[in-house]
Amino acid sequence: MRKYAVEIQGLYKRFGSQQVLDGIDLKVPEGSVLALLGPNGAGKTTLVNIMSTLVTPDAGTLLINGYDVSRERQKVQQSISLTGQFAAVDEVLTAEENLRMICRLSGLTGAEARIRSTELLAYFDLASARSKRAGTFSGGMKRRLDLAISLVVPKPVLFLDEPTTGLDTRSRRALWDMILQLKSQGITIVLTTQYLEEADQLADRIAVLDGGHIVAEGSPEELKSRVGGEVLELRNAEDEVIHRIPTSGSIGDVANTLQELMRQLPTETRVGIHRPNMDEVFIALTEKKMEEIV
Ligand SMILES: Nc1ncnc2c1ncn2[C@@H]1O[C@H](COP(=O)(O)OP(=O)(O)OP(=O)(O)O)[C@@H](O)[C@H]1O
Repeated sequence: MRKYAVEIQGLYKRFGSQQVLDGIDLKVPEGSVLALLGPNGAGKTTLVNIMSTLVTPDAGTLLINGYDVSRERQKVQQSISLTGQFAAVDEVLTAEENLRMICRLSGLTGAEARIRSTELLAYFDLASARSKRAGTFSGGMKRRLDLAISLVVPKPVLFLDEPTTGLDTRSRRALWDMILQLKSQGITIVLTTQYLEEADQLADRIAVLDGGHIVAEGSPEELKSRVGGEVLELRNAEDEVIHRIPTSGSIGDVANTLQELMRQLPTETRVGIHRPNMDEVFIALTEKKMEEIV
């Protein structure tokens, strides 16, 4: 059995004088979710476009589902689905017409197309809107239809470029559930996102792209522990942080630390445990890179 759905080695891409990708190495295990994070313009979309054969790299080896992107392009294309930043739905057609059209273009017969469209409309909670024109849909409905379209014929690897940008919290969470369901079916998912919480919630591994390099890669917990562990945070009555003390978080450690502090601090001092969040991880990792560059 193959271990990685995506294997990238020594990938370079330049646009004009700008070296957008400057030696990328990346592996994505089969059946996992990888989130690509990075500041605006870091090259996330370029990397997804290269993986999905839309853009040709200047150098590097890319295997998708075991196929070489430069030598087995068609095999790669048969292995992937892509949902880009801009919904690919035809707004003049209804939800069902959109799906049936893509089903037919994918080689399904009329009867198969009808069955598959009905399945996907139900799966993506669009059955009641099947006869409405996509142009009248909310952003969340359009995104769900877009995702349904990209899954007409299930493929082992799914690329999602900013799948929830512009969605409200409820629609975003609904889409997260769907992405996790696809993962549970064994689909490998590579997504880019501007939302750090999204990466934290969905991704098995996160790769942070900055200055053309992957500056960090690991599970959300690994990345958080790289920017520091848990701290006991003590605040005064004005809610200002007065102490930050590293802790293991165990009841014994917390009790010992508090016993010492209780002799010195007013009883109204408030205490909480703070864990690094993805925002802090992102800022620390991308700032470090900036410092190295300067
Ligand atoms: N076809 C192109 N021609 C010239 N420059 C390009 C092209 N595509 C991307 N770029 C440049 O490459 C850089 C990376 O762009 P890309 O869209 O990959 O970044 P991104 O990380 O996805 O950004 P964002 O978070 O803003 O979507 C940008 O500076 C962009 O202007």
